[in-house]
Amino acid sequence: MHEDGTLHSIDGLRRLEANAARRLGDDRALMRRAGLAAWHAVLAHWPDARRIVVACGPGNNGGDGHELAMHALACGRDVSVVGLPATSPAGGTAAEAVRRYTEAGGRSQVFDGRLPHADLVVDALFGIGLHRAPEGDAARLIEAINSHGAPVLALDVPSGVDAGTGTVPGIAVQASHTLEFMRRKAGLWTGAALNHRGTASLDTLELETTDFDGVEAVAMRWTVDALAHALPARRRDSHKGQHGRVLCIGGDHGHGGAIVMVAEAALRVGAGLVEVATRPAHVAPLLARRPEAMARGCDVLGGVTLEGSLAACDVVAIGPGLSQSEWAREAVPWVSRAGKPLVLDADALNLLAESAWPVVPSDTILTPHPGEAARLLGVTTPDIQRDRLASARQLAERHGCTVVLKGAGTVVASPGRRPVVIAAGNPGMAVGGMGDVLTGTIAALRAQGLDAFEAACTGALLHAAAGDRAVLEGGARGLLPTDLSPWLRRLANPDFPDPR
Ligand SMILES: NC(=O)C1=CN([C@@H]2O[C@H](COP(=O)(O)OP(=O)(O)OC[C@H]3O[C@@H](n4cnc5c(N)ncnc54)[C@H](OP(=O)(O)O)[C@@H]3O)[C@@H](O)[C@H]2O)[C@@H](O)CC1
Ligand SMILES: [K+]
Repeated sequence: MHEDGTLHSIDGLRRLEANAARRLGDDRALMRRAGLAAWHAVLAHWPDARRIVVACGPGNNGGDGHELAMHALACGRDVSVVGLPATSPAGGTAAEAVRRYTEAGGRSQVFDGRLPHADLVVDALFGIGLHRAPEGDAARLIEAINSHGAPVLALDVPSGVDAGTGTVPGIAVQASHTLEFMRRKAGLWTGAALNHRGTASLDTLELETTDFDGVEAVAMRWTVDALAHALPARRRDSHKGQHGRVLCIGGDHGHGGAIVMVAEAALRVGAGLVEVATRPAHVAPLLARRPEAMARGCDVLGGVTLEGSLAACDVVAIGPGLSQSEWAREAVPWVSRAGKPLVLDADALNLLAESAWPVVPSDTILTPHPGEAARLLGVTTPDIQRDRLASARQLAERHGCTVVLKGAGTVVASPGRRPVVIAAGNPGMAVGGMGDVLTGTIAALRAQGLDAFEAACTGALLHAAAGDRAVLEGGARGLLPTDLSPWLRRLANPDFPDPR
């Protein structure tokens, strides 16, 4: 079976392992495949590595390391296996791999505080079996791997990362590349794990469909390729009214730019009409920058002015630069009563957290960053980050709607839908205003007919992928949210010939 975009929990992977071992009638077969796949990864990425250090732990991840070491030895490489002191000898399947390596003439040594010189370090310390923060010798060995200077290939999981949740409870290996086995692990695609994983690839170890009996994926992983199928086609005879009308509400005194970025992104992602309700002082600068937007200056966010705009629009994007002042609060009952699909961001979420909004309809999209998510759930930001997938799911259940939990490895969750993790984006996007662009992007897709969950997933992916393209033009530092505009347009038209 080929890669299928699924992400799995540790429990699911254990079940998968057991099913496959039962079918193969041999506990050792998968580990042998893992070792061979790892050796092929070395040949693909570092074909000239002559001296290879393999740091092996006491469990089956260490078994994978010994299998790899055996192949490297057979191909004439200079191999050193380095193990942890004071751990009991490997048992079961791993013991068999240790035996094979030793019988092939392989050398092993106990870690004494230093690692031998090498062109490549392989991290086979801990995989999905990590169950506490590494301490003592394990922590020192990880430190030595990280300061070694050679590239690091992590087998299955960078040691020290919790592959189920993506948290890093202590020190963890800083991998150049991680080779995952069987199926992708949910925890390697979101949160702190992204600091440790490096690039990543998967070897499925030739699993078969029957191995998945009773195994449910916990999430789907969306990469930029998904954009080719996610965006709606346009009819040749369509007109602007068929591409949706977005009403953007926000931009209180001192925050006028936020709502401009929402409007600009909505236009660049193809909304037919974009209207902005903001403070009167912000109308002229907005129109000077973006004459395509329709801007309405409101000293009162309610009454006839807002009622007309609300009646005409297909989607309301509210929150960026909104503040929590009386001006902002005034909008809430009007917007709620209008019954339009909503995208709530920034201060609209803060108002939701303090129950200023009534219950939001199920087709609402919330786009919190971890701090806003923490306020909505009444917990701390580290609580949210400890298990981002679970936090997004919990928030979606709590409010009965779609949630886009922003941050490294954005997670989209909705009741009754399998969550999606966005495998795109970069640290250059951690800058004020980037979330406003996301709000406009999602609102435009919603206005063009995607349902709430599809608009949220596609919008988050489009936004992250645009950030990845924009960063290639000048690096992560100094990337501005408006730099995404040309790329949003470009990626929102996947059928348009790529100029590169
Ligand atoms: N089974 C199969 O068919 C296949 C398995 N595969 C491979 O096996 C991996 C899973 O193997 P696994 O279950 O043996 O767990 P693993 O990650 O080696 O770690 C457990 C060991 O580490 C120890 N330990 C844990 N935390 C620690 C800490 N903080 N500090 C210190 N020690 C710590 C723990 O010791 P304990 O504390 O329990 O005494 C135990 O000895 C998987 O990721 C993949 O690479 C593939 O080959 C495919 C086929
Ligand atoms: K590892």
